[in-house]
Amino acid sequence: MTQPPARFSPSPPPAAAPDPVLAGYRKSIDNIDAALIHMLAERFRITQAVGAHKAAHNLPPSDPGREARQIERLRALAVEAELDPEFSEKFIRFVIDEVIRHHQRAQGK
Ligand SMILES: C=C(O[C@@H]1C=C(C(=O)O)C=C[C@H]1O)C(=O)O
Repeated sequence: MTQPPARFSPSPPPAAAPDPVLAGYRKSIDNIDAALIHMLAERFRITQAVGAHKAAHNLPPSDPGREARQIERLRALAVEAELDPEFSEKFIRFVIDEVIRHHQRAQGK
């Protein structure tokens, strides 16, 4: 027999019992995430100035040599810090690619 369509969404799962250890970890994660956002905002603020400078002086939006040196440096730092260097490369590549898009846009490309 087919069921009639449900009229109400299923009730949410019951609230978990308070876990102060997990809450403490999450407080720290929230602080770190906030710091990451602030650091990224500062990075994009300065790369925006770089983009304006490049546009004003007709410089290319990307600099593959500089990128390769940054990636190598950050991979080495990641190993030292016990962070996966592949992850560190993917992360900085993602950020740099976004910056390059901004620089291209600043030059109407
Ligand atoms: C910021 C620059 O422009 C681009 C973006 C980079 C970055 O986000 O680190 C690095 C090199 C360039 O491809 C730059 O040339 O320094």
